Amino acid sequence: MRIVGLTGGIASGKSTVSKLFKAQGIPIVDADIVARDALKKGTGGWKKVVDAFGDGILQPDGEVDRPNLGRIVFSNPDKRQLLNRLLAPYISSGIFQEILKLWLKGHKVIVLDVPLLFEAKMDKWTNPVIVVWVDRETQLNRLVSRDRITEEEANNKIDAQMPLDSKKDKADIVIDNTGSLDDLNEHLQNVLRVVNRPLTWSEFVLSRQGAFSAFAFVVVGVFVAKNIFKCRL
Ligand SMILES: CC(C)(COP(=O)(O)OP(=O)(O)OC[C@H]1O[C@@H](n2cnc3c(N)ncnc32)[C@H](O)[C@@H]1O)[C@@H](O)C(=O)NCCC(=O)NCCS
Ligand SMILES: Nc1ncnc2c1ncn2[C@@H]1O[C@H](COP(=O)(O)OP(=O)(O)OP(=O)(O)O)[C@@H](O)[C@H]1O
Repeated sequence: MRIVGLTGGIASGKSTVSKLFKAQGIPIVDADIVARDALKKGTGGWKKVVDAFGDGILQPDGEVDRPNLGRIVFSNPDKRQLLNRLLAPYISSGIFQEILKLWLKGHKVIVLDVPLLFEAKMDKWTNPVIVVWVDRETQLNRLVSRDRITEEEANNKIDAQMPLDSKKDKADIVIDNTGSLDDLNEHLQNVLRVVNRPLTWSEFVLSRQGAFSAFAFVVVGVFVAKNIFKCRL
């Protein structure tokens, strides 16, 4: 299975690109959705975050008030690191489970949409790594209008991530999304040719997917042995 890494800056257009991949029948693992599930009321992540940040971050229904928590962590690097540290194990295991499910369904290509792919060092598991890039001004304008926030809040969010130009330097493929949606669609057709090509052995080994496959194989083997053949392990 080829695991394609998709990343970029906040509001650079990852979700928009993901939708185009999905329209081509390629499944997406979206880290933002996994992270949202990890913070739902009553989960382990929710408990840890409420213990650390206090119940002032909760809405009356007990769910986390996400815009409020966002304002706290995007204006304070220490609190952001704390939140990242608390949620990281739940997010990684959620992503792993999603990949495993798609692998078991026999998908040959999947896209892993992770805003913090480089920061979390998950790029090593993916090949190729696609970075959706826009210039800072376009990014700021799109973020302000999408999230209906002030320029100051938008700048805080942008600065909370590795600079987009550094991500661009680390990319195998850069999708420049400063143009129109039609331009983006056209660019994607070239990318699809690379993504749909089977992995070579060296790509397989270098992207650590060999290790992932071996691990997944063992996990599934143990599950089958325990639950179907009732072996004692
Ligand atoms: C702070 C939270 C509650 C704000 O929620 P909100 O619904 O307003 O935003 P949402 O989750 O949709 O994130 C929007 C974008 O913000 C950026 N972002 C989110 N978390 C972080 C972070 N910790 N550091 C840098 N950028 C981040 C990403 O580009 C993401 O796509 C939420 O983002 C969160 O729980 N973040 C920590 C978990 C995490 O690291 N998520 C990123 C997935 S790898
Ligand atoms: N080529 C484009 N032209 C005009 N608007 C665009 C284009 N690409 C994306 N957008 C818009 O820009 C905004 C940000 O795009 P999107 O939500 O896909 O970014 P993202 O990288 O997924 O953001 P996040 O990191 O917050 O998840 C959205 O409102 C989207 O509709």
